[in-house]
Amino acid sequence: MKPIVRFDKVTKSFGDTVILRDFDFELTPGERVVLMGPSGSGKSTVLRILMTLEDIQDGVVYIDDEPLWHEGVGNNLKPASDKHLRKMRGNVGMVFQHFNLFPNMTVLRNIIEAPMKVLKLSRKEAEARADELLARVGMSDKREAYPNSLSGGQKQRVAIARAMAMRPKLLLFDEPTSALDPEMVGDVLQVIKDLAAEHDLTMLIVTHEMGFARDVADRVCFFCDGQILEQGAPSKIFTDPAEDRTRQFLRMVLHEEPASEAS
Ligand SMILES: Nc1ncnc2c1ncn2[C@@H]1O[C@H](COP(=O)(O)OP(=O)(O)OP(=O)(O)O)[C@@H](O)[C@H]1O
Repeated sequence: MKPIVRFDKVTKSFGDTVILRDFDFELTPGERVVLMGPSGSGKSTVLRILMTLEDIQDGVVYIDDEPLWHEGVGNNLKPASDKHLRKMRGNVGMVFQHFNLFPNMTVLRNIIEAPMKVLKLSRKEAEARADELLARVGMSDKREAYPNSLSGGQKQRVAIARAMAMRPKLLLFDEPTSALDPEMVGDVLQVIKDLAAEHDLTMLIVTHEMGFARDVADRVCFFCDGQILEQGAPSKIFTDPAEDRTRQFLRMVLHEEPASEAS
């Protein structure tokens, strides 16, 4: 199957610091991939490149075979125009660690804004789409509320509905539960798991939640220093304590022995 996302020898640096060097990575349509790795290893940078929030210095990123940061074909690529970036960004939805809702807009308005402005839906169409999504994330009764009256878990559920309202080909989650109180984490993870089960969406998720990764992912990638060290189905990657590198990685990243997590 053709990949929906492809990083082809991508290099990304901040000043003199190289975060990704000749990075190759692919997602196939409908795949749910979890990236796990130590703080500062570049996981968010991978997502931010796909969301066009960070540019790249070398290589090519493709979404659905179309260059993201370039225009043209084959070897004849030139840097993308703002128009191209705007168009490509429409393929991608992102859920951030800190929600990033518009504080001066109601929940409903947060969700309908982009579909109306970018996709040119009528208010009626956008509201119908928003109401369906609010029901799906269990937030219908907060339709007219403002974000500052919501708990962290509720904000994140609205943020997920907002990302889904654009019907993206690719949904990115950057540590969606790490800013939440522990009692909210389960609800938000359940919403993401339900969406993954219901939709044929491609998802790339950065998380430290091992149990969640095991439940939601088709593939888990252990990421360190801008490289994927190990990857595979969660059943393989989390339950093979004979695999030395997996053990080392889990110890380094999660400060846990795989056996204790698996039990
Ligand atoms: N805008 C920026 N300017 C300079 N350096 C940056 C910038 N954004 C990220 N970095 C650096 O790039 C490296 C990778 O950051 P990134 O946020 O991708 O890591 P991460 O694996 O997602 O970490 P965490 O799990 O802590 O979020 C870090 O060393 C970070 O300090």
